[in-house]
Amino acid sequence: MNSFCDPMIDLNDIAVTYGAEDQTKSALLSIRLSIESGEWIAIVGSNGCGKSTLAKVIAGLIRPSSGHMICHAESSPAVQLVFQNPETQIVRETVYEDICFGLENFGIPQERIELRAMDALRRVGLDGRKYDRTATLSGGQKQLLNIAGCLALNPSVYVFDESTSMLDPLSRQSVLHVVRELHRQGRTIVWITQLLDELAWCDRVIGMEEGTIVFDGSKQSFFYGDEASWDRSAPNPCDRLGFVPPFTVQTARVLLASGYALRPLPVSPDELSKAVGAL
Ligand SMILES: Nc1ncnc2c1ncn2[C@@H]1O[C@H](COP(=O)(O)OP(=O)(O)OP(=O)(O)O)[C@@H](O)[C@H]1O
Repeated sequence: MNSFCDPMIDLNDIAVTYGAEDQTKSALLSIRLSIESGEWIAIVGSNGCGKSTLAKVIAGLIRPSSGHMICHAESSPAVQLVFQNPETQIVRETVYEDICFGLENFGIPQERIELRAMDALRRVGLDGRKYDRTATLSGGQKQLLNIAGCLALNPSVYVFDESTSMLDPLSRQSVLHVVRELHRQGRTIVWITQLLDELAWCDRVIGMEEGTIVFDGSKQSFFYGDEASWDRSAPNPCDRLGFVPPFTVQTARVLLASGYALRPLPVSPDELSKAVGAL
């Protein structure tokens, strides 16, 4: 795991309860989590375990029922959220109007809007579509436009709530490429996903179950369990949470069980190839 040392977000005993009186539903129970500046954390867990609620708390869209969050970001806005459905955040007729919407809402002076809008569109590869109607964009392009809308506001923290789950593989790659670039530039990334091959790029995995954090550690310990006591029969957090690991991890587990001492424990195909090459 990379080491980070500047706190960006601290969640202290966060609980969220939906509804009122006898119709309540606890979505988060006493969540404690520190996210460091520049860190890419991935949040995984089955449907209904509270991931989206946590994303909305971090983005300031939901007030916790109890507990508090401290955000150390100096930027304003501090956090921007990209939703699962690319349609959700598109509000205007054309690409350029849509990206200007957020900038206008945040009171960016008119003379700076065009520069920031075009810079953001260029960074996601949509500058050539400036005058196009948003309805003519593909799902992947719409999600890139949503990300551009966030980029234009230059937040310190980006929260992606299953933002690639409705996209085809190529569009997913385009979005991931932009997010990896943001991470390289030092932005903090909170990446919610059910697609475990996307964990290859994160620094740390948070596993959730029934409104609580049940795992907080490296992707290697998420997939393989405690490295010191690697044992195929021992349950690992990935299997315990009911996920099927990516094919790369499945292959590596078979090799490890057959006595091949792959190190470091691979998560991506690249890492598997290097670990096999080093045997
Ligand atoms: N607005 C709401 N009113 C009442 N209950 C809600 C509301 N939003 C979410 N819930 C409930 O809170 C729990 C957590 O939901 P949440 O959407 O945060 O989970 P999730 O892990 O993101 O699920 P998914 O993977 O299906 O998106 C679920 O039981 C859900 O039904």
